[in-house]
Amino acid sequence: MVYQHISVPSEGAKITVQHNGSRPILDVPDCPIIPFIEGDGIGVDITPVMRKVVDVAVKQAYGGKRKIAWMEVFCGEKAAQLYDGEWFPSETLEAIKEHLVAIKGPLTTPVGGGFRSLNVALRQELDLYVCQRPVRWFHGVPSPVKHPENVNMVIFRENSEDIYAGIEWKAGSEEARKLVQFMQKELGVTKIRWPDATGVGIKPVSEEGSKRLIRKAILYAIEHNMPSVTMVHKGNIMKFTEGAFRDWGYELAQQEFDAQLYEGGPWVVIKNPKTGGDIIIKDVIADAMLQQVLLRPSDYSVIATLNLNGDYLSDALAAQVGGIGIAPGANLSDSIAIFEATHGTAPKYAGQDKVNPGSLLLSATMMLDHMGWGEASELIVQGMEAAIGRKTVTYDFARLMNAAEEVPSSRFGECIIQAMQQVA
Ligand SMILES: NC(=O)C1=CN([C@@H]2O[C@H](COP(=O)(O)OP(=O)(O)OC[C@H]3O[C@@H](n4cnc5c(N)ncnc54)[C@H](OP(=O)(O)O)[C@@H]3O)[C@@H](O)[C@H]2O)C=CC1
Ligand SMILES: O=C(O)CCC(=O)C(=O)O
Ligand SMILES: [Mg+2]
Repeated sequence: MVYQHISVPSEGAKITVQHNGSRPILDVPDCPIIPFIEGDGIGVDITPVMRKVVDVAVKQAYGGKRKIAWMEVFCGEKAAQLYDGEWFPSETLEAIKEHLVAIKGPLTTPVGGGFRSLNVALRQELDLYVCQRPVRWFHGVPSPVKHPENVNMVIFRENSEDIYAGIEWKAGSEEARKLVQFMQKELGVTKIRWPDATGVGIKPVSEEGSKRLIRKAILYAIEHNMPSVTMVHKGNIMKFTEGAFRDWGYELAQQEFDAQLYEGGPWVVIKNPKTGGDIIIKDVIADAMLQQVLLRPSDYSVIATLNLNGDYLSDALAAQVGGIGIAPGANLSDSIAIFEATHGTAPKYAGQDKVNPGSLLLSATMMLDHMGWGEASELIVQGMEAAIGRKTVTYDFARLMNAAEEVPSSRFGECIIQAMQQVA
């Protein structure tokens, strides 16, 4: 494909995919083209560090036989400059579709008015229905809790539905008024307190959307030998959306994984076909879950939840293991994957070479694992743990540690590289 502003690297080749059932099997050449979006705000600080560290790790792990051919694609502020005010160029979407594996920095979304989230748009346009966010403690990382080592959870956040579908109308608009009138006249709704001045949002949650997400969570628990999958929901209040999510989850476990009632139900238990061990499928109401993860984190491993709960839970859990400076993630469909940090553009730090590149870097390790380049991924994790162990850390960790040396984002990357080179 010929692009307007994207330069395709001459030395690289495309990753391709085949499907074994619903399981994607990637064919990764030695020099894959990986599209990346630099990101707004602190994107300019963290993305170059991520690329540099990944390049060194790949070179070191494979003795120069493998190499990533980075291809910059554009979204957000940089796109608007380049494409004459277009924030979300269609060729960016096409490039990611064609190359299957990409990584991105954060993108700004205005609050209240303005355009809708580009991050959410990417997920929806490419049907990246799983937002997978692992949360675990890395040795030496400062934490506000006593036992951060007890936190080892992987959040599966539904990424395509819920109130993130963006179906909402402003208070006082013609559409909101019409919808309120329809609800009152046709559906007998009497509970809208100020009908003429109410914004209205719709929360779509489907059986198919819920089941495909919960299926992925269960398969992950099987693959990684994890003891439980917890469905987190607010189904006592939102019965036909959040409550249905839970019910469809139990139904799926029975239909597809031969689940049996656990201690009389509603929890169920399935057998892990790989190990013969039990996996408990359970549910917890979202507000209670926020205290459970603080007080009894070791009771939870895989979490399956809807979009908004997953958004809240991922930042809250990240805090327990050191903050959103070290919180990676992936957005996945059955063939395409975009890796990105949990955090946003942190505008007050933009361009200061100050913030922690750790979240994006760990997202890159998830990307390398996804590509089957686990040796390079492991090197980065080792390098990062060593840099943290030496207390050469960015401001977010330095302010929680005694006698740490606060270093800029770029220097933190160099410390990781030095540490990786000593591993060899
Ligand atoms: N996927 C995406 O691209 C996302 C985009 N966003 C967007 O980002 C913008 C800003 O959102 P905001 O609510 O401020 O949330 P942010 O996640 O951008 O920042 C909130 C705070 O988190 C800490 N933080 C964030 N990133 C890092 C890092 N790399 N290293 C260390 N600390 C970090 C900082 O804390 P402190 O002040 O304590 O130093 C920062 O002030 C919004 O437009 C939002 O929509 C938000 C989330 C995800
Ligand atoms: O799209 C945004 O601006 C925010 C998204 C977000 O907070 C997230 O995905 O965790
Ligand atoms: Mg968020």
